[in-house]
Amino acid sequence: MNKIIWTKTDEAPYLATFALLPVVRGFLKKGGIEVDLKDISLAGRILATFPDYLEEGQRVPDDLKELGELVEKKGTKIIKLPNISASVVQLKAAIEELQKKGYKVPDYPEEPQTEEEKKIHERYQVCLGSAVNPVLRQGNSDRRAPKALKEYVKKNPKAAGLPLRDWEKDSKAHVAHMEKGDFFEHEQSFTAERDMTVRIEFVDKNGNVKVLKDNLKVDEGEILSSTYISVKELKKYFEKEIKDAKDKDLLLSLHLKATMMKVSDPPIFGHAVTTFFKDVFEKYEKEFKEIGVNPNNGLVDLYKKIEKLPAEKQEEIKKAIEESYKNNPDLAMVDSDKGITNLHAPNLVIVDASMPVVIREGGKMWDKNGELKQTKALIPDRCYATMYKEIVEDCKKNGKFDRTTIGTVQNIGLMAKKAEEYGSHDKTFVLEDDGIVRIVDENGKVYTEHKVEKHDIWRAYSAKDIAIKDWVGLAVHRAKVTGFTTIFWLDNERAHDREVIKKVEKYLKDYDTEGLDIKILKPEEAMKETLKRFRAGKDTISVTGNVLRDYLTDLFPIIEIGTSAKVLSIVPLLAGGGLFETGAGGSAPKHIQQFIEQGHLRWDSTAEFNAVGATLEFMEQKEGHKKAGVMGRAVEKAVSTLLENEQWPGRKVGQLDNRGSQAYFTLYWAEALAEQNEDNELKEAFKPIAEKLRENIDTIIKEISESEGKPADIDGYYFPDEEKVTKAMLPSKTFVSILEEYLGEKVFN
Ligand SMILES: NC(=O)C1=CN([C@@H]2O[C@H](COP(=O)(O)OP(=O)(O)OC[C@H]3O[C@@H](n4cnc5c(N)ncnc54)[C@H](OP(=O)(O)O)[C@@H]3O)[C@@H](O)[C@H]2O)C=CC1
Ligand SMILES: O=C(O)CCC(=O)C(=O)O
Ligand SMILES: [Mg+2]
Repeated sequence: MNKIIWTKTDEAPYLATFALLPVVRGFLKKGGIEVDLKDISLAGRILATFPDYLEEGQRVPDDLKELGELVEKKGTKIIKLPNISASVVQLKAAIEELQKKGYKVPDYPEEPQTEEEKKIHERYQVCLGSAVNPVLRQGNSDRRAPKALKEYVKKNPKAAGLPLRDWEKDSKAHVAHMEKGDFFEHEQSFTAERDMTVRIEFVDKNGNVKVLKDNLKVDEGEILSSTYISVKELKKYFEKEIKDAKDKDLLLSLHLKATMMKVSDPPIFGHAVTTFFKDVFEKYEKEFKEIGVNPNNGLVDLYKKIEKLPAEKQEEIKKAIEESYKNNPDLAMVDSDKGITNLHAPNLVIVDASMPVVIREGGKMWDKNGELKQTKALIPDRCYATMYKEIVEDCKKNGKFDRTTIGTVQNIGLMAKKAEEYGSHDKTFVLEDDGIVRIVDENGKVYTEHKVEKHDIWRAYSAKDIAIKDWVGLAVHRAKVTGFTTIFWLDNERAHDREVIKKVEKYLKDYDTEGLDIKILKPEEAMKETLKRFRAGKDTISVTGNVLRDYLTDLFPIIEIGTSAKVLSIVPLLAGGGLFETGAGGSAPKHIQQFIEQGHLRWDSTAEFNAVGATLEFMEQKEGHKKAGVMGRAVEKAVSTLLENEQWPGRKVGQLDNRGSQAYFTLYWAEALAEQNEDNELKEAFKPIAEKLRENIDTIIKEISESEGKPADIDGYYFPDEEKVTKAMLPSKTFVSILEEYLGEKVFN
């Protein structure tokens, strides 16, 4: 019970852990709480998946599997830092790094031919895309900007970092979605009337039946839905919009979620690549086939693969690509200095994080010259594009948001039991031929049926009754606690949502909702209503499905407080435990790159601090752990002090970085514990620590800043040398000696 699990992840939050974990461990030990570390990093996942390829000393336990079992148990508390949801490109890079370091894990066979390759391919699926979150997220989600921070930013909008830019008069920026043939149009849905087992079948033109998925268990009351996107229509849409962007001189951008939607979105991305570079792909069809160019992996992969061709041919293809750029609209850039475009890799532009930036920048993205330019944002599917369209149109009409007056938008998201599209990977198929896809039960009864064409992308997804019931309860709870207007974003034009609405209406009756303002609106209407309130300084709770949870919890925090990294992200697990996610953002790859080059880590760990606070509060409330409560309140106080003193990390060398900010946090946490009067034992224990830290804080900060401005040697990216990371993240000898002496943490062996 008195144990918290901390997760080892990737990139910037992984680095930050090396400075923070010894502090958290050392502090909590004094309150009788243990902290255990579990590895869910991409490299760790790969090693755990292939023990048979490794030498004995290289093998690691499958921590994710263990965590997957623990989340089903009552007392489990996990602090989950963001981890990489790997694209194929990232997976291959991680494999290569491990191999170079002597770990003989197999290559990833992109197009497996032999039986052995097929097996390896299959095994690697647990490392690809969003492989961790769906396992751990066995509860619904409660995400919001912390109150103290929101209040602070209202008074000091500079604290939000990058400002919101003005929208030009008559801005042509807009969201373009498909008008037909998308997932939205084809959705079918039903609620199971009994526990049953269904299968997904494909019937070809000659009536031959192939089972795509067998033995799919469906619970009574579960909503099962299916749909497909017509690739013919998708390509027509890309063609039309690419031309329109060229005609209107708009910057073309594509916003997908190829990481989380690892089966459906890479091919959608691939179709954008082949449509944009149509001439190139048509002209070199034969060569590309031979060398295995896969457009789903973007231009990076294309450039790499053509290295197999003779130099002359390579040049010819590169020229053809250049020619294609000229004939097409400008592409949104990810890094204009390095010439990396939106179409270089499928994981570079991720819709939840990229669209808020479009809003922040006044409807613009960066072009090849590093200038901001109005963009046509392509978001193909209408299930989720329309609400972005609404906010863009609202900004064009009413101008940018004012951080000093806007309200807050919190979110309660349906996430438990792999809810909705985010749980669809194992039920998503790219069709190999024309035919019919249908869901059939044990008795041959057909529940959904779609006529599809070759290459169309079909998927099924579900929402369990128990998850929806819990989600409605959580929404009502938050509505009561806050008194905010609470809006369920559900679309009565979607078959799936119509089934969800029935349940919401049913379960709302279980509660006394007298005096609460709860309504159900479809996404664009919900956005309209929310924005009206938002601009008027009123607060709102958005209650959404899993995808909108993801999108809105980046969107509103980025507008309100400048980042989703500081969001409080709590997942009360259905089994009674708690998963405390740190922020709603990702793992900031740019930050680790800057750290390696300049020794400055601009990652802000406030979300990690807040997650520690929330976990301790949970332990007090749910488990009666008094000391945890005291320590949690001290965390809250420390975070407020950090904020008041503006001691968050700056972007550049010479400014305070993650390590400095963490050192201040440690000091304030110790001081808050030394000053409180709820628990004398803790007070006495922390007095000398607080004094020692206070005495030495200037030296500590100085020692940290002296380590900056030069490359940090951590020997790796996905699988760095941990001794080196420890040294790099704890460069202050003074700080380390306090950790060792006063907190009993052995930092270096
Ligand atoms: N829960 C999870 O595990 C999640 C994981 N991911 C994964 O993260 C990776 C990167 O995703 P991406 O979409 O680029 O999003 P990120 O959130 O990692 O980065 C977007 C930008 O937000 C800013 N930012 C994010 N977090 C912080 C922080 N703590 N402190 C300061 N600034 C911050 C940075 O801006 P700047 O560079 O301007 O400083 C950063 O470049 C992907 O591999 C993705 O799969 C993504 C979302 C959630
Ligand atoms: O799991 C992922 O790939 C990303 C999750 C995410 O973006 C979120 O939960 O906000
Ligand atoms: Mg997200």
